[in-house]
Amino acid sequence: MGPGPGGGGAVGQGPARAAPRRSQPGLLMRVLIAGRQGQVAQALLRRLDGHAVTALEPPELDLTDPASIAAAMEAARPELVVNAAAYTAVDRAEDQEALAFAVNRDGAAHLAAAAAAMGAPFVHFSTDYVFDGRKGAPYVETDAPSPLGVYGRSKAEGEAAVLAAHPRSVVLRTAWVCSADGANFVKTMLRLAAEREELRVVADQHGAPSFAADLADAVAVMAPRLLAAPAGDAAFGLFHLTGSPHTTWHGFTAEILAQAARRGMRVPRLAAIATTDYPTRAMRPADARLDCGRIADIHGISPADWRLSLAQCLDRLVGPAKELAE
Ligand SMILES: NC(=O)C1=CN([C@@H]2O[C@H](COP(=O)(O)OP(=O)(O)OC[C@H]3O[C@@H](n4cnc5c(N)ncnc54)[C@H](OP(=O)(O)O)[C@@H]3O)[C@@H](O)[C@H]2O)C=CC1
Ligand SMILES: Cc1cn([C@H]2C[C@H](O)[C@@H](COP(=O)(O)OP(=O)(O)O[C@H]3O[C@@H](C)C(=O)[C@@H](O)[C@H]3O)O2)c(=O)[nH]c1=O
Ligand SMILES: [Mg+2]
Repeated sequence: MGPGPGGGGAVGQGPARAAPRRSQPGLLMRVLIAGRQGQVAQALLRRLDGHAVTALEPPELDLTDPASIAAAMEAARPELVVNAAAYTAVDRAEDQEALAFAVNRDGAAHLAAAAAAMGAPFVHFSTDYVFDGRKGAPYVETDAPSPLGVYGRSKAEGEAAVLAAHPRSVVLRTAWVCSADGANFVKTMLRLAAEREELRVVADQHGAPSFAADLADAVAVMAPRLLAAPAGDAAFGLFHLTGSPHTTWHGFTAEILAQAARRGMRVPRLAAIATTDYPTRAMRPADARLDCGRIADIHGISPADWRLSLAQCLDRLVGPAKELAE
């Protein structure tokens, strides 16, 4: 776990102390979240309940509209800014390159610069899709991005732009984000499971699911230190964080179906297929497993077991498991 109230106490007279009307770390923070209905935004709203949180979406805060960013920052005067907004439609991005870059690169950079101007640390999210998946081992933060598609390229350039715009930024690179809110793979599989006799899912793309609630926990744990730490502190920079253990989309689906069945859902057969049997507009990395050692070393945050987080997600989406309910 990260340091408690007053953590990072060695900071002393660092620039963070100069910010106006700072609330006491660990007690109450003024937080501005870009994005409101998305998975991570919703999880953050839940996790930061009790703090002074403003979560905004277009038109109040549109990442493609710098004037809306300036107005939202001025109204909220946040001590911490979190960017939970993004263009996340992987296939559609291939045909909407300008919009994907306007949101994921330029919008993220504008928000980071606005946070820097206000003296507020900045948390941003990125993706395993910045990698081509050809390394053959889990990626570490020092591995160079080499995205296969427009979404991954826009996110890779967004990471770099954010870190260049604001030295007190954290970029959390995660993967396969799911939750009971918003659109995601779990919800797609539950919908298809109710409609079909058989699901066919790729078994040759490796990675790890990450539940939005676990990402929100990580932000909440890091926040007190980020508020206190000066530029150059190891608390800032690029960090990998996914769930554990590694699996494939097929393995993930098998667990979704097994847990859904335990909740009384009738589930279809599941077939393992190859990527070549499931053509998509954008290419996905075959093996974008992320090594999460750095965030454990520096922030004391370990990958959550996604199977437990999935169970909590399905409690909300399907209902309680029968063994427990009866
Ligand atoms: N989803 C995933 O599998 C993964 C996500 N990530 C990253 O995590 C972060 C959060 O993702 P997640 O919560 O899943 O994303 P969602 O797609 O659930 O939510 C993104 C939100 O951003 C909003 N948005 C889109 N364009 C703009 C804009 N111009 N200005 C303001 N808001 C906008 C969307 O609104 P609307 O729906 O109206 O467009 C939506 O509410 C993103 O940075 C994403 O790249 C990383 C790895 C995996
Ligand atoms: C629906 C479906 C998908 N698939 C495959 C397609 C793809 O290779 C894989 C994942 O499916 P999706 O297209 O839903 O997931 P995708 O949109 O690629 O998810 C990605 O979203 C972006 C935002 C990220 O940042 C990534 O980390 C990742 O989570 O599963 C099947 O094999 N069978 C199916 O029935
Ligand atoms: Mg998708």
